[in-house]
Amino acid sequence: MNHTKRIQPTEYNQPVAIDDKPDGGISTSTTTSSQAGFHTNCTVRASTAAHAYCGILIPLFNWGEERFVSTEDYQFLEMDFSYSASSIDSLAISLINQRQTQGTQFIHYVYPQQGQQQIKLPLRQFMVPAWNAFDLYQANKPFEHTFTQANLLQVVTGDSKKDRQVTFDIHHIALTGKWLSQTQLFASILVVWGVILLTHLLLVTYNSVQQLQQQNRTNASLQKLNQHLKAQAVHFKNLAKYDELTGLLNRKGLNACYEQAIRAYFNKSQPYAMILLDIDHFKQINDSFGHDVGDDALRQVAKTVQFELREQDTLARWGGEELVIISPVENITSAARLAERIRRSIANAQILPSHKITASFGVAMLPNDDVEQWFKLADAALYRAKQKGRNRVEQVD
Ligand SMILES: Nc1nc2c(ncn2[C@@H]2O[C@H](COP(=O)(O)OP(=O)(O)OP(=O)(O)O)[C@@H](O)[C@H]2O)c(=O)[nH]1
Repeated sequence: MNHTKRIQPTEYNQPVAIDDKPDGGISTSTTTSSQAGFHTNCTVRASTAAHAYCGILIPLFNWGEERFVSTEDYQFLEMDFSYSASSIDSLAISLINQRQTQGTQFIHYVYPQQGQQQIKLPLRQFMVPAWNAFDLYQANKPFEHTFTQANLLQVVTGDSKKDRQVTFDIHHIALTGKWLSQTQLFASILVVWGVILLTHLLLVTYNSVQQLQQQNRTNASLQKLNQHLKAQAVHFKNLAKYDELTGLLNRKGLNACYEQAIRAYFNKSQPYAMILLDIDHFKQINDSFGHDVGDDALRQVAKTVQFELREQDTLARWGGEELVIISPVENITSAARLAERIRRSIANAQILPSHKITASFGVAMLPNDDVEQWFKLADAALYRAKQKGRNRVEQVD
């Protein structure tokens, strides 16, 4: 985007006519200004002065104001002026930094034609002329090599040695440029680009960290769920092996026990007994006292039996009111003795206050590796016990 500073005469920045009289010359200059611009009328006369000239000095800001144009803020000096001269001549257009450099002039020579014309001079092309540098050097005054800023504009006649009449009317003067210099533009683009890149990198990093954290959280919950499922699986597997009512092993839970018995029977010649136990007239208990009391009686019988067993004996609920004991024993006699002891315990236990509970028993030794046959033998003995009046132990001879 362009920006422009128009130089116009005001009450406070009236131009000044300049000529070579301070250098001993005899040239004269008059200048006037109005809204139409700056009018200068010069009579240049050769004299003993080294350089005969005259012209106009225009403040870029109000006189006395500490303000300067800079090559960073503006890029061009634009002028629209009418020129007439009695002899061909150049015009020296200078930008002067009155304060800092004590008179360093940055000059751009133009070669005008008669009549109205427009010029556009790049500020970077204004140079310190050799004579000005030499004058400043001799006067021991500092000067800038490169134009950076100025507060005065000077337009004077050029180097011609001929006497001449020169008039120029400057209708329009302006300093123009981009809001941003090229360097500033590049710097701004770089900064914006850097900020975008940094923001992008930060976003990418932030997203990656978020994703990683989310993934870790998901992994942790999956691991937890996995552990929970494994525990549940073990729990359900175990549940499948136990009877809910009594907490004893069920038929399925007995499988491992059979395997162990068969291995010990064949490997160590360890005899094993199966004792089948069936509560007598259990239906009557349910009918007389209700199913809940029946359940409770069943649990009490299980506890009574368990109490009589050793660590190596296994008690399971075979189904209904029937329990089974797998026990490593010396022989059928010791197995029958164990069954008898249990029978007596049940008969003597005060399971129900007004009803005596008894059970019948069938005992059989493991005949071979046929578990089904083992059970059939025990069941047949139990059947006999029931037949013979219940509350007794029968064994397979
Ligand atoms: N309360 C309760 N009763 C059960 C359960 N399982 C089986 N029973 C009952 O046990 C009774 C068994 O009856 P039966 O097979 O006729 O045998 P019983 O009455 O014990 O007679 P005998 O065995 O011939 O002495 C049935 O009434 C079943 O409902 C249980 O888990 N809880």
